[in-house]
Amino acid sequence: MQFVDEASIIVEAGNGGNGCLSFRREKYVPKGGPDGGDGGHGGSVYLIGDDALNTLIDFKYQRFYKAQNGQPGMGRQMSGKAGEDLHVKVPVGTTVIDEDTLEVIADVTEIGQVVLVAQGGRRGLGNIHFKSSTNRAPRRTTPGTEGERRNLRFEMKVMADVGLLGMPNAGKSTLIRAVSAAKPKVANYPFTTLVPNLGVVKLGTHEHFVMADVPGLIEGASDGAGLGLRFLKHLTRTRLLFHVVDVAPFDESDPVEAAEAIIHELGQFSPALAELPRWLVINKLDLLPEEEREARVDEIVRRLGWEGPVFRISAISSDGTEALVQAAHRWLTEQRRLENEDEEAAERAREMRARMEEEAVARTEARLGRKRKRSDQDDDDDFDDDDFDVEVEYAP
Ligand SMILES: Nc1nc2c(ncn2[C@@H]2O[C@H](COP(=O)(O)OP(=O)(O)OP(=O)(O)O)[C@@H](O)[C@H]2O)c(=O)[nH]1
Ligand SMILES: [Mg+2]
Repeated sequence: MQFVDEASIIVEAGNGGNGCLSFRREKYVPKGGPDGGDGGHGGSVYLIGDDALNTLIDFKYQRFYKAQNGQPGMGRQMSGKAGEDLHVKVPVGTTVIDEDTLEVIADVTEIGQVVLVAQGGRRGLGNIHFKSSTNRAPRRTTPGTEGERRNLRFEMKVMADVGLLGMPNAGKSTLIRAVSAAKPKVANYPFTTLVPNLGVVKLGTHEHFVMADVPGLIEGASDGAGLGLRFLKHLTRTRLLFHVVDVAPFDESDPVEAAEAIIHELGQFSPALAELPRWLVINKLDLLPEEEREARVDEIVRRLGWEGPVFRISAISSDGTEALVQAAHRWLTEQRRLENEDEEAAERAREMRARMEEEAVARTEARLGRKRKRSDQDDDDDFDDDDFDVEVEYAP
């Protein structure tokens, strides 16, 4: 399936219908008064949050959305029909940005949430309105006004609960494959994952959480156009990070140095993310002889000065992965319960999300600014990094 998380569209509201210039003409009433009716209001364009959508792909195919014009007024005091409003469905988790001012118009976070994005034009008045004691045959009418037209940019977040960090080749995609229906590409070379990997981890029939890969989060990536940058927005609801460490990298690099580089990078990339609870997930234990495993894990934990939870897994054989996702699910459930019961905890969580949101928006704006500069020089530079083919099943 194609996963598209950015799109640009044009919305145009309907014009108001013009007022009508007309006089009554009837048998035996040779000079009837004015009877030109009003136009109808133009239809407006609204967005509406829909949880059945989880990609912006539709907006790649249809980019122009117009609500109906109001009809003009008519004689015999008849008003024109109002134009119908247009409701455009967008995924819950869509941020709506005015592409010209870069102002964030709205965050669609609720199912059924309605956002006005283009106001319909006002109706014009018919000459019936302009009759007065001094002018009994007014020829004056007003035209309908134009409907609002706007260039919009959508940015969608899938809102993962758990984020995966780790060096390229650490086994993040393999882990997602092991615990969800998502089947991202796995290969024995770094940077296999160039697009967001999302997996819905199911526990029982109703319970699930969303796990997301953060591609390209490596040393130095945060100050360049790292791949992870454009993915940051999917992590604003993340409450927990798994730091996946390859216990025996094939290039014989030091797992501890690699882990430290990731931790450093995380702080550069997003200070708010860096403050999230993090679990150490030591992967590829199957590569070590059984009797060496404990000592190697202990050494990594000690040298890192790691005090948080540690999990030992082999993503490829799913050893330990069930215990890991069960623990994460229990932890997430507990966090939500705490936030429901404890106002202070809820406040802290809100603050954290707001900070992540701010960072994501700031990065987005910086990136849009860069893009704008580029496209000033080169006009058809419209479709650069917006399209992704992702082998991800995202269907809870
Ligand atoms: N032996 C062993 N190999 C594993 C394990 N997990 C992953 N691998 C292998 O490690 C390589 C990299 O795995 P990926 O899941 O693609 O790693 P990644 O972290 O997603 O890598 P990038 O997408 O490149 O950042 C593949 O060859 C996997 O088969 C494991 O538990 N044991
Ligand atoms: Mg990968």
